[in-house]
Amino acid sequence: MKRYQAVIFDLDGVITDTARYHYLAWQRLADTQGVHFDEAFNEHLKGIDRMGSLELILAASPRRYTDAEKLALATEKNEHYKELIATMTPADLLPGATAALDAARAAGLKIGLASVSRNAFTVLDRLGITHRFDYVVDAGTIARGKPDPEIFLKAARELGVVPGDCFGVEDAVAGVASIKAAGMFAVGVGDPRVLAAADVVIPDLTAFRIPCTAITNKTTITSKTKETPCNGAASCSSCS
Ligand SMILES: O=P(O)(O)OC[C@H]1O[C@@H](O)[C@H](O)[C@@H](O)[C@@H]1O
Ligand SMILES: [Mg+2]
Repeated sequence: MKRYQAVIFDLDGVITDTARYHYLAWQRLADTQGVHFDEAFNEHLKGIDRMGSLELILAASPRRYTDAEKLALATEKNEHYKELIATMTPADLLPGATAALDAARAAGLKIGLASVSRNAFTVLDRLGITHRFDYVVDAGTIARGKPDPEIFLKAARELGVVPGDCFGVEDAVAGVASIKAAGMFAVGVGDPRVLAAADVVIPDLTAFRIPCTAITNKTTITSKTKETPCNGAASCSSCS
């Protein structure tokens, strides 16, 4: 039975709901550019880095933008976003977040953070949980955003744990793809229909368990035995 040695969390949408602030900031920018923007559009931006998100929004405009104009718009959005997150406090931790970090620590796991947000350090600080992580990836050092595996691989490397002994926790489709491409076990947080590529999906961190691969079900059909690993199932007594 495999026991994982490290857990690597995403931040936005897993530990805190900054998606709302990203939405408000992109909404204002889209309005200034005459681009229709709504919650459904915002869903596609989850887990996508700042410039990637901007490209998706501007693709809906008939105008063409120079690189300098794009940079100015991204900066404008970020300034607004920074104003919004400046009001955050530890009360903005999502339900179950503190308990999940406690459980990982109690189980002796290394704890990493892999967020493509260049504001991740500020958000962790506002939430008062920076000290709970053994390693936080600096998004500014990442060449390729999610769904590329680079950010999760970097977190694993810096934690000193091989990817196969890590599991990642993500709310975005791009994030789950990044975890799987890194060769890790993926815990999705959200809707199982949306996060179908995850190994296990929980509605939020109140249902967080450290997965193991204990065999919870063994069926023998003719001479073939099929074993089902628990993958963090709520019924597994070997998971913590
Ligand atoms: O603009 P920032 O703070 O660098 O964030 C980049 C991205 O960070 C991700 O965590 C969010 O899900 C995206 O919505 C966001 O665009
Ligand atoms: Mg996220």
